Amino acid sequence: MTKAKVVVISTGGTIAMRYDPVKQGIVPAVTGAELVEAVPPLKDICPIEVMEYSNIPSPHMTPKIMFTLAKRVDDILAQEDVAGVVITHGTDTLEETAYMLDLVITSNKPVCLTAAMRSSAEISPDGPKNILDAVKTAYSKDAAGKGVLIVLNEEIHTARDVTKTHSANIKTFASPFWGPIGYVDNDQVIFKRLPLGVQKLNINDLVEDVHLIKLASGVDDTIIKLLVEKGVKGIVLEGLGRGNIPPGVIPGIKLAIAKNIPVVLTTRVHGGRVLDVYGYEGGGKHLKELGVILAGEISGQKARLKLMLALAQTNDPKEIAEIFVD
Ligand SMILES: NC(=O)C[C@H](N)C(=O)O
Repeated sequence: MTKAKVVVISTGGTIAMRYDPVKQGIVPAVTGAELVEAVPPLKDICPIEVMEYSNIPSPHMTPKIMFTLAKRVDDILAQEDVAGVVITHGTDTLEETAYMLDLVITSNKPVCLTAAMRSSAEISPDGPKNILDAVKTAYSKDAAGKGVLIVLNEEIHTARDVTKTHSANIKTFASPFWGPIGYVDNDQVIFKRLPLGVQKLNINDLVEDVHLIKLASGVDDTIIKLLVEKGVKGIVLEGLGRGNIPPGVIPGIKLAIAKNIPVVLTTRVHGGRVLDVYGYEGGGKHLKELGVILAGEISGQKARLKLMLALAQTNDPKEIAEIFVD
């Protein structure tokens, strides 16, 4: 019997960039096939098929592209001879694509995202080793059913918990509070923990006009009012601590809710849930009473993607709130 293959889908990012002496900066330059060719030990793992999906820096990635990619990956995984998929991506929005894929892909087969912090022309590029580890993980039977995984710097993280924590260091991806669920050693892929409650939303579209506002001490409702005037479809607030906000934002929230624009609350803190604990003006309890939807433990950028998917299904705040229970 022929061995099942891993499909490597390249989307861009530093992993596929080189220094351009004319632009005097690092720019997209390397194809998916070149990325794989640069890692000869891949041939000892399994057959590889390369698919170049895009070659964009990840700040150019959009929710629509992520969603379309998720559907494509699901189709690929439905093929019997495919063991798993590896996606090479830029690190800047990697956690967002990973989370979108996590929510949308229905297959249980492994999907691993990987990237690099150093481009291929730098000393000690991290891309080739990361690709090797990601393919090993995607080919590992133990990786199935754990949701979308992020494989970098020999660590394996879940899409739900991972975030980029450093702008330059190769040990940039971390899952604050929870840590990695496994790692890639020389000879094997080792899982130490099981992620519970990987959420799958059976939703076939997304509503993109959803905005994220980061809050800070003393801010008012200027931005939220502008968004309401513009008629956006949803607003995510990145609040403070347990899910509290400065009181000056409240009139804007009331206005949004009065116009049936769902307002979802997250926290700028990197661990823990938002909860209706504080009863003071702008505290989580007050916000919930106003009709604000609490997003649980996910970050603002991930809640924004989830609200885009939720809005494709319903505009009812109660139903949206249920989708945010994870
Ligand atoms: N390390 C990286 O990949 C960063 C790059 N700016 C990107 O996200 O495309």
